[in-house]
Amino acid sequence: MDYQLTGPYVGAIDEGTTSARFMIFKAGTDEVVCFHQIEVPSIFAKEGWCEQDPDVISKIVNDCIDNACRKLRALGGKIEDIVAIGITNQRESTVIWDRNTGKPLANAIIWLDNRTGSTIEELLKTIPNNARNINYLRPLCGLPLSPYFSGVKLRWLRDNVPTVKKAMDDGSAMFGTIDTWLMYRLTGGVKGGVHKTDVTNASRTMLMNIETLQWDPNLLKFFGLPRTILPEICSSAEHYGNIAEGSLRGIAIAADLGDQQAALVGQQCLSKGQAKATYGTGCFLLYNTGPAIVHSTHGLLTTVGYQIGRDAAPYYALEGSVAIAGAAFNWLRDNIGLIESSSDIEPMASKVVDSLDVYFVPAFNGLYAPYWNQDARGVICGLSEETTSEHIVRATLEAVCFQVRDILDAMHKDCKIPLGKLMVDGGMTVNNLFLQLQSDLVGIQVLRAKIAETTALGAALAAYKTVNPDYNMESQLSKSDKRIPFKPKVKPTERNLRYEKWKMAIERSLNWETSTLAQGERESFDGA
Ligand SMILES: Nc1ncnc2c1ncn2[C@@H]1O[C@H](COP(=O)(O)OP(=O)(O)O)[C@@H](O)[C@H]1O
Ligand SMILES: O=P(O)(O)OC[C@H](O)CO
Repeated sequence: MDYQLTGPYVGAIDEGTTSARFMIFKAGTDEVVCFHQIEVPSIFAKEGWCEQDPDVISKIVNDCIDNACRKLRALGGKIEDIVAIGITNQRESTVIWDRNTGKPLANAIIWLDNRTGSTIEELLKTIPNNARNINYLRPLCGLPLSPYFSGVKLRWLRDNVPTVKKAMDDGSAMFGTIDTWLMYRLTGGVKGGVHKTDVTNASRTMLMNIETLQWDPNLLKFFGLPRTILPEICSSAEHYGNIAEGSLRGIAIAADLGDQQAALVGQQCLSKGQAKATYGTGCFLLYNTGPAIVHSTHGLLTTVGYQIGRDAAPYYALEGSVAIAGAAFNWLRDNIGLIESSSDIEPMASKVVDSLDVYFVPAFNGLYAPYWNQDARGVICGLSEETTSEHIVRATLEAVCFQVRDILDAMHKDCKIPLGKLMVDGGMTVNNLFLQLQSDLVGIQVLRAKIAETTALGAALAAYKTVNPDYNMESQLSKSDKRIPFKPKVKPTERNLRYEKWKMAIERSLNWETSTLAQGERESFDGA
């Protein structure tokens, strides 16, 4: 009998840093019916800057939707059988636009962007008793003061872009993370588009109180930002509005989660004590702490994991964030020319049995968890005459593995219980050698998700739960869940020796920006 394609379906927009995609799932399952994916260009105007054009992001998302819908029709499916869509997105990236025109006032400042060092310096000076403590706001928002988060980016825009300052002052500016921007555009933009976000995205701005889940006047005062720019904070699964035009016209937007939190849901880490790592542009390890807020004393972030429905309890997570994971390979491809495409990575790294003692710390824009050192910069240590490009590619894979070990060690210290296994997903996890190295270098089992697109899946499951409240997100998937395990093969002594060397490489990368020659010394060195 021929396979008969029948609905209902649920769609998910996954707007990542490197690429955007629209995926159509069989409702309530992890069965992908079809999808379309397009790379998103980043703009690197100055050293440390990373921007994207919000109009280009919107257009790419619309193109992904149109193409995926065309594929659904070609398969014999009907668009009207899509019961809802969810949105999941790169977090923290900051968009500011004009409420009168609906047009962006500046390019989106992407989460990786490191331009706000001097903004942080100025903000640190305002902390009482000259304490200069990056953890000053942690009790309120769960986050350290870092260029990573939206509040700091917004303050930079206010200080440096006169049109933004004017619009903030006269009440015409609207702020959003990428979910909010997309939702505004999809629901009509200047013609009635909604201005909303969810608790997971809001928890990355440094402006939301982690306990009340509302914008906090003290945080707004600290950053010198007006309340009028902010969207309404909603739960992660509810009806936010309907799509105004295009292929999905009339369909409800029924879920909104930051991409790492969506992956937590998609990986079915829905109970306290479960954890997952997603390896895309960056790498993000989230540990579900249940309804309890756990404040880290070892450099992790306290963040909202998800809130599935207005009346549901929020679940929290401890997060270890690594800024540069897969992005290091984009750099090897685009800047250094060591690889031509990501399909070269595994074959090249497999040509050598080890990295020949080469260690690469890809701290291009500082180091995130657990170091929070914005002045760190990248280093490659241990080069010798025998080093080949294959060793460097392998060392790049190991760099991601060691950064995850840094985070697992911090999590162990915060939560006391060591993780027995790690659920993994994301673009890098197609690489088998990488997952074996990850297991070897952390000494625990690594389990690859059945489908790589767990981020989109999480958003789709949450959207289906909104339109079908009786749906049990947990039980439906477990039956078909076959994870492929990678088990550690190296001895603990070797693992620990190599980790010590990694720590030596980290030492060399920390504070690089501030430890260079002072201005006067530089001038005399240059002969000025
Ligand atoms: N085989 C591979 N080995 C290692 N890294 C890979 C491989 N394939 C893709 N990547 C990396 O994965 C990243 C893309 O993953 P993805 O999950 O799509 O990212 P994002 O969600 O951030 O857009 C890229 O940075 C790319 O370099
Ligand atoms: O684009 P990704 O998948 O690396 O995710 C980016 C994160 O959301 C940034 O916090």
